[in-house]
Amino acid sequence: MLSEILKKETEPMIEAIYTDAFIQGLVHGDIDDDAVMHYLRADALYLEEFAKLYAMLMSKTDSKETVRFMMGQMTFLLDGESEAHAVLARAVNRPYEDIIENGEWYPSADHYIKHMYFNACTREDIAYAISAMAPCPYVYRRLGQMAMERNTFAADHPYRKWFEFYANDMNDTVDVMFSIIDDAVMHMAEKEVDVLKKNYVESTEHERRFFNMAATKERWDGVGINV
Ligand SMILES: Cc1ncc(CO)c(N)n1
Repeated sequence: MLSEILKKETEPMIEAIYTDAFIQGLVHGDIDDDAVMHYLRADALYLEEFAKLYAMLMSKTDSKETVRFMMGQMTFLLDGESEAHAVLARAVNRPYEDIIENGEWYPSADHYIKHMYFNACTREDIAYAISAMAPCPYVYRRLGQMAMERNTFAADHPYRKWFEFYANDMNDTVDVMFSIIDDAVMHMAEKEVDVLKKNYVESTEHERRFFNMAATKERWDGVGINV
């Protein structure tokens, strides 16, 4: 199945994300507070757009089951994955609402969000957008699993609950997204399947860039802002 190929082919990329600065900073509990806050500012906006993408896709499917899934996801997302975000806000000891005020789509987040919107806007088959959205829960579940397998976190480790959340709470989302992709492949030509694959692999790289964006506190360089 395509989903099994996607998981296998992107595992080295997720391994690279795990060893990059942001996740290693969470594992060792020594990440810069500003990097965590940069991540939260970007991620709060990212999750809002993810919810809006589901709203767009709902109108493109005849499956009541898929609509129910998307409605459930929107509720979950509009709460901003509050549990995971609350762990990070607690770790930097700042009120969450204060942290995420004045966030913006920093360059790497902007590119990721627009990659998903491009597929949602230009394709009738929801599988194109879902293939660009599926790395979101899958990459985080793998990162959570890797962290829990490879480390023994003390009960009071500031980021243990972040890893636990993603290791345990993403199964339904991952399974439904991959089933949509695998079902779509049954009626697609090879060239169309290649687009699904490319969308998925690119979004896995967008996940890596998103974490690096936070680790480097990436911003627009300001050129042309005032034209
Ligand atoms: C950028 C990004 N990808 C995936 C997740 C997991 O939902 C998240 N919160 N943010």
